[in-house]
Amino acid sequence: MAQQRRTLIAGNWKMNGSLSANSGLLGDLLAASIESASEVLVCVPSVYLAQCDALLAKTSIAFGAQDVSAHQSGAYTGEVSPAMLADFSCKYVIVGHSERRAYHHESNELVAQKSLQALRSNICPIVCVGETLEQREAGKTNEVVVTQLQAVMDVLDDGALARIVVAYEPVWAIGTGKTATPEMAQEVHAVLRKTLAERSAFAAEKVRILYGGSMKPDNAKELLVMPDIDGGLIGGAALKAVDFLAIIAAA
Ligand SMILES: O=C(CO)COP(=O)(O)O
Repeated sequence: MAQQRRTLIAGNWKMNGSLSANSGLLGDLLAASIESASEVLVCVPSVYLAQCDALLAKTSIAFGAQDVSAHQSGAYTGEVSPAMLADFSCKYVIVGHSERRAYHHESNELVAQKSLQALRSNICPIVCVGETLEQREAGKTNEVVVTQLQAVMDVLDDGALARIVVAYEPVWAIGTGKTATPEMAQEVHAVLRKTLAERSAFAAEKVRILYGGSMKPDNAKELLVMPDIDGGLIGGAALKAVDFLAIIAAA
């Protein structure tokens, strides 16, 4: 990846964990005294943010959430606002993960609002984009991911845009063991970077574009050396300290 962008290795725990399992996993990660030039992040269920704040404050591991409300406060039962995440020193939040788009019918516009509100609370949104297998086979990959990114770009000014992280996660590669080849991923990452560049050369240089979808210790390196792949968003392999550490080491 390009020199000017710091690699980000992010774990997405999804709906996994418990107080005791988390303390075991985080304890194993901390015990490894990670010495990496990369930024290391775990995105946990919101109820565990306080635990992360207690265990990870002043360590080299950052933590984030997996979703956030598009509103700052009010009558939105069950939602968690960006300001609440910020209360726990949370630095990042995943928005628009394909599981939320599919199971909670999140639209591009909603994902854009979540990104905007997160930034207003100084939380960096990790904006997920990606095509389904059907869309890929119909030759629509670029169109789908550009439309998803464009919706977020439309609500942000250039300064805010430069602060986001994008994650390209082909839906057919998530949790399936099927990974995009480095060339396939690079091609989409380059399209995303070009889309950013058409709006702001500065943002295109700054924004980190992560790859997600069955990233594992044995395929991480070949993906992470591609020029427009600036890190990984890792699901299953982030739940095992040895695997997550091996991916960090490969970066
Ligand atoms: O969805 C993902 C990360 O957000 C990827 O999950 P897997 O690494 O389990 O395929």
